[in-house]
Amino acid sequence: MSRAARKLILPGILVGLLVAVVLLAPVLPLADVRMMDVPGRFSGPSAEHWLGQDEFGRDVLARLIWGGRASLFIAVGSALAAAVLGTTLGLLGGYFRGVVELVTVRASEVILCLPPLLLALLVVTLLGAGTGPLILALTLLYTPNYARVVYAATLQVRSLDFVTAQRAMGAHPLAILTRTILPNVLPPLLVQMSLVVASAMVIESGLSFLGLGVVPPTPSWGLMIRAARGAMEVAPMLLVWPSLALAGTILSFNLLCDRLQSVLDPRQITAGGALWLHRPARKAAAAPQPAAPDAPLLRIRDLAIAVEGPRHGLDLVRRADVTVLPGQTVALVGESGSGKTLTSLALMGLLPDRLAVTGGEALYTTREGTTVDLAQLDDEGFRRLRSTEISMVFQDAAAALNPVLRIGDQLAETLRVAGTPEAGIPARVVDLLRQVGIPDPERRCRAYPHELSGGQRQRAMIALAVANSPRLLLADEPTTALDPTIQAQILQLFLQLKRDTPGMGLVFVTHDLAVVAEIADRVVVMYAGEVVEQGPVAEVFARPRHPYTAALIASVPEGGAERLVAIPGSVPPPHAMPPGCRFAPRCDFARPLCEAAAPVASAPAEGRSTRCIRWKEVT
Ligand SMILES: Nc1ncnc2c1ncn2[C@@H]1O[C@H](COP(=O)(O)OP(=O)(O)OP(=O)(O)O)[C@@H](O)[C@H]1O
Repeated sequence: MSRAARKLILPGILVGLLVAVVLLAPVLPLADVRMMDVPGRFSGPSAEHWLGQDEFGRDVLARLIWGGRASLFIAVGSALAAAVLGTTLGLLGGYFRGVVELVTVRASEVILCLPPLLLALLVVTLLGAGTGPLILALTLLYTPNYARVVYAATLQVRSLDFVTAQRAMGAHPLAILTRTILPNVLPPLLVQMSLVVASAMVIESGLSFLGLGVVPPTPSWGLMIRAARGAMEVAPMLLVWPSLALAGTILSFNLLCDRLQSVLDPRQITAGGALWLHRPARKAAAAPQPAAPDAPLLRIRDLAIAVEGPRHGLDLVRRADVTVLPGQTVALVGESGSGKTLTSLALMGLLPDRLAVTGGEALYTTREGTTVDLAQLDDEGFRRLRSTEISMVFQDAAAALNPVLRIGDQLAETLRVAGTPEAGIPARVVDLLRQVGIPDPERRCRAYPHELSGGQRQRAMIALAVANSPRLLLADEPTTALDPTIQAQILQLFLQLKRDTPGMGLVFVTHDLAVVAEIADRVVVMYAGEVVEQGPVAEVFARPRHPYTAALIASVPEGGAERLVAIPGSVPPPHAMPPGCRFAPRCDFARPLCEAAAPVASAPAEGRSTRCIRWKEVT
């Protein structure tokens, strides 16, 4: 069972039990809810009446179960009816706007002008008390809530590229609404649903309490609370049972909707869920050890990253070995999907939800000369290292910078994290912007990210990353989103930073071999989640020892397009990795032996390694 499905077990069982009990009320061996037993009034629990008897001597358990039937039917019924109506109005209004918006969302919003309880009272007074009018009143009451939530979500989604792409493909508006927009607005809809069920139960109880909801002698939790209030001093438990049932039901529904929301959203924005099914914490961090005097800045051995949970076999990265010395630049290269980004995110403790380091070690030597294993570190440990010891430049600066904060404020915030004295912050902000080549830094520090050009935004991102003088800088394709001239400038900036901070190690993720040649001392070639070759850049480029590296080099257009040789096939997806050498299906050198077992690393020369059994034949 997938992890997502397991998250639904607990709330599913709770709500399922609840629904089963109230649905099965007619066949359960319960006492008659109307049968009075005056001598037994206010009796406590007994073998015959498990939860005791009420003010008329009626069985409390039977009334609780039958009362739940009424309360649930009204709350869930009205929440569903309002969801269907409100979602339709919100989708139509948000997608078509104009007049449609006026007659759907705006018209329904009139209801919001009236106090909820008063509106419910009005409908119930006009139509008379009872279950039907109550459901109608609650449906009317909650429809605008759904309409507004769905309308806002639709407005947001309709302007996104994938909806425009659907339009461009000629999809019918109805198809776009139901197949493209509706699944995207489902998560907020489910949140709304859990709130409405809870609120509807409370209003139903309130109206029944006032005598305007469920008509006695039919039991409902609201009626039970109302009756028990008068006898609170004699039999306080009569008040406790319906209140507990009400609170427990609302909590169960909230939990179910919360979990459904995270399960239905493939991006798992709320992965981890709530309460006790939260993602297990990382292993306890080992205490930092004193580092050997010649210890590298970072030594990754056999690092493995996998999807968490029962599908543990799904390795995304395995057998990753990388060493970074102080002042060294190591380039991670490989095709898209080879695991470069995940490896660098693991070093920052920023792996996406559901992914975890499942093996190996990543020993980092701190400024104080201690060794910390990043593969074992807990969140608090990472928090202490980030920014001051290890920092990261992301590929898309536009997405990584906070759009509503000025660049200067974002830098100041980062400096504060490292305890920079407040008085020194403004000058340091200007210095940093100057250092990364932003012209007129005194003025530009007041700019918002959208007021900067793409190149300037990337410079600001780099300023943020180096603000607290990290000793290890990770740069994940920092030039990919930029045009070639700006790319060259940003590379120059990295070279300049290296010159200015001699001890800083740099891990540079890229798939551009020309960039590797320009910036890196060592290159680590990754393929399908594995490090297949590594060594000093000049040596590897002059004499690759893995067919994949050789193919990558041959695929670089150099001096004319006729020299470009595409690598046939594509990187296998994680669930369909070949059993032996992962590159074998695309490799000209492959032999049956290659497909039998994953090749171990060989060392063709000092400081070099390759995972190819035929490396001697690769030129
Ligand atoms: N959140 C995730 N959940 C499941 N699989 C993921 C997730 N993120 C990445 N992967 C998978 O892990 C593998 C490695 O991805 P990664 O992003 O590290 O590759 P990459 O080499 O950085 O590629 P690119 O150059 O395109 O960024 C890919 O097969 C990808 O599909």
